Amino acid sequence: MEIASADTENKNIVLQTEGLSIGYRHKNNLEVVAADINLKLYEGELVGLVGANGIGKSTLLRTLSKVQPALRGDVFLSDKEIRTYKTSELASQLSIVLTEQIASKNLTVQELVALGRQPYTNWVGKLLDEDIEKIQKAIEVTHITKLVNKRCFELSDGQLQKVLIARAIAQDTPFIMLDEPTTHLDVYHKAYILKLLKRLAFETQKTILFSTHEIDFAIQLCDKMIVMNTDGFEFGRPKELIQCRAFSSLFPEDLILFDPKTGSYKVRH
Ligand SMILES: Nc1ncnc2c1ncn2[C@@H]1O[C@H](COP(=O)(O)OP(=O)(O)OP(=O)(O)O)[C@@H](O)[C@H]1O
Repeated sequence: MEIASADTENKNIVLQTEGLSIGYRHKNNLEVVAADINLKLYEGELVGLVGANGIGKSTLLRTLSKVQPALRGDVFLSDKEIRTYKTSELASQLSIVLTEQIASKNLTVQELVALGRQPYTNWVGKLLDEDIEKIQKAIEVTHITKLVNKRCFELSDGQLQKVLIARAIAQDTPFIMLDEPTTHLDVYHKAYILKLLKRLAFETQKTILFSTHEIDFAIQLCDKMIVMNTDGFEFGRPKELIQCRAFSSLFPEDLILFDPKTGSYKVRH
């Protein structure tokens, strides 16, 4: 269900899904993880994707980024159906941040961020002035200037997360997607990364979609949220989602209860 929001006039839609079903094809049957997903994400929005373990967050992100095919329905990225994108063209529209998969931790921070320009460089991979400028800008906005000469294996999880976000910014796509960008971080750095994403969405007008288990932080910082649960999904502003009790039905209430006043979960005593 999508909850209508008023202040998206004059904004372009960056990602849209229509009647999307996601899941897996086995030999003779389909395993539908979620169906009837209808989303419209606008430029400049920070959107959090939440739901219990195994509900389908990664499956949704993989489908939206063409890593796996949809079972039904369409995904439009900048008005074009995602199936029709060539890989190189897709890389100029969409960047993906996955913490667990880093090709080489031997690269320096500077080199890793520069990889974000790969979709635009010529066949010898030569960086032009524009590329160097974008790399520099990405390093500055993520506050990693002091780290540029370090090798990635020397970084803490929080530092590495910032570097991966910098690479995505250097890629300079209208849409950035991150799968659990705050895993392994302490509470301060979780808030830091999410505030960074919020600032980037606002300052660069990029659309940023991320999955997270930090529901209370996401409620505080996101423009919109997608809440996946066993009955389907809800999509809207955090306040609207609290009002329609979307977070209350996310987990069985025998152990934890959602407190709509504080926007957080409390353990039942
Ligand atoms: N490669 C796969 N083949 C078949 N089923 C899969 C595959 N990957 C995931 N699934 C199933 O799809 C469902 C959704 O998994 P998914 O990883 O998308 O959940 P998630 O919300 O990201 O979970 P978590 O919060 O634990 O990371 C689960 O039932 C999972 O077992």
